[in-house]
Formats: sequence, structure tokens, C-alpha cells
Amino acid sequence: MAFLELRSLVKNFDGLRATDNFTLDIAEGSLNALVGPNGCGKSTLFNLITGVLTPDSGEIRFKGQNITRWPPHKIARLGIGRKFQVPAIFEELTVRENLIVAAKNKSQQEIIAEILAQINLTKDPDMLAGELAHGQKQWLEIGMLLAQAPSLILLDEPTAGMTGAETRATADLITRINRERGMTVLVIEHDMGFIEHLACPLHVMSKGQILKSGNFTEIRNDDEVKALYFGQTEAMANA
Ligand SMILES: Nc1ncnc2c1ncn2[C@@H]1O[C@H](COP(=O)(O)OP(=O)(O)OP(=O)(O)O)[C@@H](O)[C@H]1O
Repeated sequence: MAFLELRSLVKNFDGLRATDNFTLDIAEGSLNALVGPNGCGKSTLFNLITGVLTPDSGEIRFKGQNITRWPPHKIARLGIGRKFQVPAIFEELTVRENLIVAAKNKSQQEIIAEILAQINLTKDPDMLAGELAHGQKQWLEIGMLLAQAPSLILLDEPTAGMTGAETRATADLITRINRERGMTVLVIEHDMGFIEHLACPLHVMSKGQILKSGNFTEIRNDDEVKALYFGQTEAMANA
């Protein structure tokens, strides 16, 4: 039994098949990345896992439980946390206050110093969140996720809009969360430099399905993947 089992997920939007018999197993404690051209169904997949959307058919199992038609709040409570592209932080509160608000319980509040260190914000706990640099806001939101103590974290393009240095720091941060906190992480990303830095298994999605899985080198040298990205200005061309 895998930690997260995605079985033959189908989701249609007005005749358009966004996920098409999508199947993937995610092992407990693993770090995985999902890549693919615009519109291939990555965000739809996250919406299905988190209960924002309901699949037309197929099954989602998490920690052995069938969560397929559960509402989002119940799925979150079971331990699936998600970060969106645009950080959802309270700009008028300080960094520390944001983490306190997000903390699941008292014991999580007690490890806020640890979380601050993990998200590279040890020096700025009393700064207003609205005054942070763009990359730091993204890290704060990751910290807010950590404060909720999920066992699976879904990250949707966590480096969107970041500088090169911020992107590399984010890859380190995610790797540390996975290794040191033992959290299972599934990340959607376009930036192949970032993905290379993550050094984790990659799953390439095309037309709602997995086209190829492998490590970075295998994926980069794969002819089908190259053909899929041919003409796309981002991602593979920059790798
Ligand atoms: N709520 C919706 N209603 C109708 N069509 C949708 C809806 N959500 C997604 N789609 C369509 O489903 C397909 C998959 O979209 P999705 O957002 O999952 O792709 P994606 O891989 O995340 O793309 P991107 O990388 O651009 O974020 C696209 O053709 C999109 O237009």
C-alpha cells in the first residue's frame, strides 16, 4: 500500500479531459516532482487530491483510506497541506504571528523557532509579512504549512516569480523539509534548473496522463519528452 495512491483518475471539463486515467503511487517520506506543458492537467490533479474537485471516475487513497469524495477540510485534517502559486499570508501580521495563526496546536507553536530557521527567516520574525521580499513570502507560506504539521505537502510552482538565488534556496529548503521533517512532498514545477537541484524522481505529464517517470538525466535525454517540449520556450530548453 502506497502512502498516496492515485488510481485511474478521470476529470472532464465540458468534453475536455483534464486528467485521463491518471495513476501514480507516492511512497511515504518521498520527494517527487510533476512536470508537464501548460494545460496538461497538473493543477487539476492537485485539486482532485485536495477535494476541491471530484473525479468523474477513479480513486484516491491516502494512508490507506479512500478519500475520493471527501470535502477539502476533512482531507486537510487528515494531513494533506497545499501551497498555491500566490502566497496566502496575512500581510498586516508579523512573520511570527503568521506562523502562530497557522499552527495546528500548542506543540506546533512551540517549534516556531525551528520553523523560522527552516524557512530562512530567523532574522525577521517581527517584520510585517507584507514587507518581505517575494521569495520570502513564499517561504513564509511554506512555514505556515509546516506549522499545520501535514504529512503530505503539495507545492504548486513554489518558485514562481523568484530570482535564481531564491529558487536555489527554495530547492534546499524543500529538500530539508523532506529529509529532516520526514514529510512527503509532491511538487509541480516548470523551472528545470530548480528540479535538477531537487534531485528527485520526476513524472512528466502529458494530456492528463503520466508520459514518463525517471530521474532528471533520464527525463532530459528522453526523446518523447523532448518532442513534448519542442516549441515550448520554458522548462527543457533552459535545462
Ligand atoms: N474549472 C475548469 N473549467 C474548465 N476547464 C478547466 C478548468 N480547470 C482546468 N481546465 C482545463 O483543463 C486543462 C488542464 O488544466 P490544468 O490547470 O490542470 O493544467 P496545468 O497543467 O496545471 O496547466 P498550467 O501549467 O498552465 O498551470 C486545461 O485545458 C484547462 O483549460
